[in-house]
Amino acid sequence: MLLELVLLLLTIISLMVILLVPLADINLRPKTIRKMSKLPGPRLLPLFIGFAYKLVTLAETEMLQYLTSLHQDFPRMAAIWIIGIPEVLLFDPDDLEVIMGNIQHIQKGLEYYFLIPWLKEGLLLSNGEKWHQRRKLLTPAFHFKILEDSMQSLNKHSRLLLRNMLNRNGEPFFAEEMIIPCTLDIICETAMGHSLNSQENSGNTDYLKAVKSACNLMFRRCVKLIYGNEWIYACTVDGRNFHKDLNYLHTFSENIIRKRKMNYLAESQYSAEKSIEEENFFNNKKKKAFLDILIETDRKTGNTFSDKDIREEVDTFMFEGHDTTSTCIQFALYLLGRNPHVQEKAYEELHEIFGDSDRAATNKDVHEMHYLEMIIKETLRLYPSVPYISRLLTQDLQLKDDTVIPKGANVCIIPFILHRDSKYFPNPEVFDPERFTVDNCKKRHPYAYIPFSAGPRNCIGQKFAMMELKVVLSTILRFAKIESVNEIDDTKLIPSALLRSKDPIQIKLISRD
Ligand code: HEM
Repeated sequence: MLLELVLLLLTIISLMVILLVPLADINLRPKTIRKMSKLPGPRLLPLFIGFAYKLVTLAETEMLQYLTSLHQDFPRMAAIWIIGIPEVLLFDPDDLEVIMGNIQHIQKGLEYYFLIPWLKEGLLLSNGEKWHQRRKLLTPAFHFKILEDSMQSLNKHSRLLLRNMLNRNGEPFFAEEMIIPCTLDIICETAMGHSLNSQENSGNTDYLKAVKSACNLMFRRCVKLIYGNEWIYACTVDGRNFHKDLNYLHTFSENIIRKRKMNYLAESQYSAEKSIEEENFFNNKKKKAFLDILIETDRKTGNTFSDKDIREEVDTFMFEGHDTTSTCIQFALYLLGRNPHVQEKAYEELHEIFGDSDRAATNKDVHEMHYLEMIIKETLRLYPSVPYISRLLTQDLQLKDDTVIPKGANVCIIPFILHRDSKYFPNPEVFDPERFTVDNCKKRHPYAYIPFSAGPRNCIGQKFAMMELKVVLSTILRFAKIESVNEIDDTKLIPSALLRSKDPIQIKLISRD
């Protein structure tokens, strides 16, 4: 009976292998197997199956606990096989420094596969020379002078969010329902120069719906192994809906790009006499969206970007730039609601900056929000919006000692686990913004805290994200008290492309008037 069960299991798993894993990703070369066998790791089913049975049998909420237990058993690294793919989980900041700090190891891992249909080869997913070129061209778009231009938009949308939250008159609400429209409005205005107005309900709610639906379908796809196969996925209701959403989203971006390009050309013709060639981005009074900067860069560099290239980048910023910040705002509000003494200290800092005035936040104010910044950093420590990062090795990785991780291995870095390592963060489960005083940060390993990743492939939008988080959170804290309604159980967190809580966060807002 037992033998039959084992055979049945093996047959099911073999079928899965055939259906799920593109042959190109399987790496069973003797050299790889030999090098992998020297690395520490759990004893799992034979290597062709390896960790796959865990992926199938564990509930999505059990994944982080299982990975945490691997870290406890193998504090430095755990080498595993997933249906023929070598995978190495790295936990030690010294090792992370070697891989993340090295420009040779920037190839994205296999987990990013599901994002390709949406983001194509935008900055997040591109590799090699294409990534180098794009990163260089896009970096000026995140210059602080350009970011300062976004303050007006950040203030406007934060105020609308506050108004909507206060309109609930102290009744509980799901934080996500209010915050996603806000962060989406912000990124749409700053990335595309287009006002969605989804917070006011007068705008394009179809776009909001399509983004939400595409994100949810993608997250579901990450945790349903069988959906990994393109053919199978295309035949499912999820696959068809995903395709429909992407069509809508791509067409939406294309239309905006076309209009912005026409406007840009018309304007540049008009100001040609004013020697536009000498015009400097930063001296120009007109506010520029990231999209305008791409169009301008394209013109100045002799058509480096096709419309398709521009769309990839705009879609990438739209995706990376709204759900990451929304996740962080939700968890920050939750933690503030549960820690009234921290909330009060943040309020006092803001009162010192603004006094009793209800004026909008300026760039200077944002720089003075030191304690709020510590709260945001501590939130991203406990609940990093991006819970794991991975790299596919295109060459052997030699660590500081003699350890070698073989070419072809998928290396997985898990900020969620790293940030809860008691060696670097004593009492890791406790929310304590003081961990992020300047002195405390100096004492810590630079790769022990990496919510925005680290090294050359870090988050290009992190300064913008911090600005946005500060403006949104300070606007709420200045005018309202936050109460958390439910308790988030850390054992119910889901590590999909972004960190999710199975039980959505519910809060209440009480006006300070
Ligand atoms: C709390 C907010 C945010 C967090 C925690 C965050 C985190 C990250 C992380 C961990 C990565 C590296 C991913 C990887 O290597 O797989 C990344 C990359 C990236 N992020 Fe962010 N991000 C945030 C906000 C933003 C915003 C607001 C934007 C755009 C406006 C943005 C744009 C990007 C882009 C384009 C990349 C790819 C960079 C590259 O590969 O060169 N992010 N982000």
